[in-house]
Amino acid sequence: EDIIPYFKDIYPTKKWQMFLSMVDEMLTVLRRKFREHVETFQPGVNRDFIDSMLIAKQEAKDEGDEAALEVMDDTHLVQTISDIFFAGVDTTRFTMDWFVYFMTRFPEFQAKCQEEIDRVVGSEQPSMKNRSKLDYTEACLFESMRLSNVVGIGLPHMTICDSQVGGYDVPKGTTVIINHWALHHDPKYWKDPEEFDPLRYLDENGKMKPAKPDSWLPFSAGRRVCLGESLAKPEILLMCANLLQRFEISLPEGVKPNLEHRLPGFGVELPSDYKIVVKERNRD
Ligand code: HEM
Repeated sequence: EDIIPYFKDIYPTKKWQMFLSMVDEMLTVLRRKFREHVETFQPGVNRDFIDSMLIAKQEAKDEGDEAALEVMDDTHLVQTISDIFFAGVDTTRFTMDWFVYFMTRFPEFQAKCQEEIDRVVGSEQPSMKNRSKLDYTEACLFESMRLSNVVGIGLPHMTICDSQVGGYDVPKGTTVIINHWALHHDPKYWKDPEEFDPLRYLDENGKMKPAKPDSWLPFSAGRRVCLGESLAKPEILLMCANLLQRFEISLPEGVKPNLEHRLPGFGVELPSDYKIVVKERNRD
């Protein structure tokens, strides 16, 4: 079915059948959760994201907004939960996984983040008001995202007209995919691309440069850019700051960092399994 896609409808392979049954299993769980919310929904009480959608649907009903109601049937709403859940959860988790990996592998960068977090945040819980002053920690997060490639190969898109990219003709109807991994490791754009260097994102005063490098593209770009980018960046930064404020993370004594990565599929790259030692920091 990879080579002749319509074959999957005539002679579905075992692999394709397994994929369909996994998708079905996952949607069954989401449909059940959705039903539970509908049955226990109380107007005026917003427990979570599903309730927010039910409230929006109720508002559309009250306002007689037929166009909105048309795209808010149960199938659409369950699919929206699935989109947010699957696009937002693993990407965030994997990014944290990589950040911990790099902070463990490079204790000197971890110490600099902790010095910044202690100075900016003190003993309070890191919050959005600290964000613009956590430049070094954010630069370390950006560099983790560049080198980690949680989405190494982007989602397929189709050209809607005849186009040209880098001097190549791309006819209308062609499937195009961004190679994020290649962009993030290209020596044309990054000096010593394999080096972990947060200074790439900082100006001479240690502030985040106003524009990110064009070839830093973990969230993709254009009309189908990641919908969660503006949520994920501050959210993950605050999670990283919380973690490093409270804990020192290191490799067990005598253990060298494992430089091998795992490729579990879908273009995702993850660190190989590794053990870490987590010690509560003494912040007196
Ligand atoms: C570090 C975290 C994340 C990374 C690296 C990431 C990356 C991406 C990438 C590369 C795409 C594909 C864009 C394209 O089609 O060209 C995408 C799409 C998307 N992401 Fe994220 N994402 C992250 C977090 C999130 C979060 C937290 C949410 C939601 C709360 C989210 C929601 C979405 C949605 C809905 C799409 C599809 C957008 C569309 O097709 O119009 N993502 N993301």
